[in-house]
Amino acid sequence: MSQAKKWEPLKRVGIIGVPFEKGQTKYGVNIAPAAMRSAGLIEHLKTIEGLDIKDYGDIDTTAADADVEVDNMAHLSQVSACNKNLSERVSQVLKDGRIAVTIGGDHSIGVGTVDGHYNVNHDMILIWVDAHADINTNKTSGSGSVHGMPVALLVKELSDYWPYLPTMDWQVPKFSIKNLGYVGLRSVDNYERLAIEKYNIPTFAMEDIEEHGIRKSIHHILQVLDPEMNKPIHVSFDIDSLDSLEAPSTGTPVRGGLTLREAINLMEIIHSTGRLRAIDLVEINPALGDESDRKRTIEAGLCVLKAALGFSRRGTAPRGILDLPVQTHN
Ligand SMILES: NC(=[NH2+])NCCC[C@H](N)C(=O)O
Ligand SMILES: [Mn+2]
Ligand SMILES: [Mn+2]
Repeated sequence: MSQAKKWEPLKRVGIIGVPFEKGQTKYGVNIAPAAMRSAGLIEHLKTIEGLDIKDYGDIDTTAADADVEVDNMAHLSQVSACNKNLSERVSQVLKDGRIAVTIGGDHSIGVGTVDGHYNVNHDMILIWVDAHADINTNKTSGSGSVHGMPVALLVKELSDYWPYLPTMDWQVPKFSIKNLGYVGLRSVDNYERLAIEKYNIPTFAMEDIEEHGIRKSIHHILQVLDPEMNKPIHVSFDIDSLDSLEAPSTGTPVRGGLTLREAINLMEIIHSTGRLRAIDLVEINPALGDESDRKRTIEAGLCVLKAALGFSRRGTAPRGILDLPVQTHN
């Protein structure tokens, strides 16, 4: 029998906006926090019974330093400055006893959220929900965009594969790749696959989800990463994990992804563990596509967040009422 203590979902959350786009090349991902707020982010979360929401506002994403030159790595000093501020803010939210809910921005901001979470909870596990593995280094990346590199920056096992990175001294990779799992992959670069196989990262790519279903897939990852079921969970959710029909307004869309129902179910399962401590929602780009694309993508993001924070599709009626025996006629 497991000694796991019974966890109750935290009812307190802290919202952080990160209007940052320098980890990739397309305009617009920086306006997502404002777009989510004006689409009623806070009001939507307030429909979750008993949820105490505090908005910590937006991170200052402007860098003081001039950009530094690192081969095949664009805008490093801006990425670094934004993530340093973000890391501190995430730590503060967690120390305030709240779940850190970070709205990006592109996925390079995963460096700050995970760093800030790790500094408070050294035993955290990380679920990276994405079409992409985001585990390139500047030597393996085909794009030079840092949003394809955050996982490689974070994990200590890959630190030897990086050159010295000016302005990044604040971020010492301490998180172990053994505490990472992937869901939703379907666009993995050659060296990324090599890393996944070398470190045997529990990975449920789309074909694995076809085989096992989303429920068994996430349960399996949670079981492998934390058999005692005692560790704080960080979910870094890239909206492009969803099929591009569900979430078209994103910079690197890939067809054949998760349905919104699968993503909601994934989040409901993670919520039910009571151990969710941080969630990132990244790569929504309201400037891409038409009005209906934009609306659909933002709505999908809201649904995912609500599921993670305890919204029930069943409604709020006490379970007992739903369990009443069905009337029979004879
Ligand atoms: N966070 C993302 N959407 N990342 C896309 C990464 C795409 C590609 N693998 C690259 O390294 O550039
Ligand atoms: Mn992605
Ligand atoms: Mn990503």
